[in-house]
Amino acid sequence: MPRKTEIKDYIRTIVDFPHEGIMFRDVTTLFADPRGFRMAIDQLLHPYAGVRFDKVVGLEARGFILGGAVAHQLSAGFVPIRKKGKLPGAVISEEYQLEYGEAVVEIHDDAIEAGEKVLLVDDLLATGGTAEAGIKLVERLGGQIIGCAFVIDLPELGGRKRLEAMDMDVHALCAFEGL
Ligand SMILES: O=P(O)(O)OC[C@H]1O[C@H](OP(=O)(O)OP(=O)(O)O)[C@H](O)[C@@H]1O
Ligand SMILES: Nc1ncnc2[nH]cnc12
Repeated sequence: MPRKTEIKDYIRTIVDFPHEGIMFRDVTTLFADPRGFRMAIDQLLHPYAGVRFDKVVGLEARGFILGGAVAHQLSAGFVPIRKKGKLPGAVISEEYQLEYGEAVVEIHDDAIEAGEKVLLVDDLLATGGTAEAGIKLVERLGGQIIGCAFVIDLPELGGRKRLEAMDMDVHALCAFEGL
């Protein structure tokens, strides 16, 4: 095995998971490697040197792992966006489209104050449906999204273009061609 030098070298691809025809980009191998995980957190933070954030918002589930470490480095608070029915307090919700059907994500309605500066973090940007729903939740609470940071972009699925059309600043550490 050649020495791993880039983020992409740490990401494992599982063919036909969870469905036939999907190349699943598995970040657990990146997270499990001490050098890889540190590199990912450092690179997610890189464009935001000197920027002050109030909150990091992480998208369930792998966005929690990245977002927690990023929030610690930024001395910011961490706020989870969860799938419907998981958060215990009062929430606001957004529906979004999945490949088949719909899903709902939620945020506590007091998790972000109006005017707070927010960094949105997730492991992977595909269609952008999840991130768009997360952005809408933060903006409904009056938060100001300064950036959206991902480890992986799947450009063929159009998520980056979708978020950029919403005037979002999108930062991804690597891209994979193919679904
Ligand atoms: O850009 P999109 O097309 O919305 O897809 C990206 C989302 O899909 C994956 O999460 P998934 O919905 O599989 O949930 P999980 O992390 O809880 O497994 C990934 O971690 C992103 O959150
Ligand atoms: N190819 C893929 N790998 C991992 N997570 C995904 N979410 C959507 N598409 C994915």
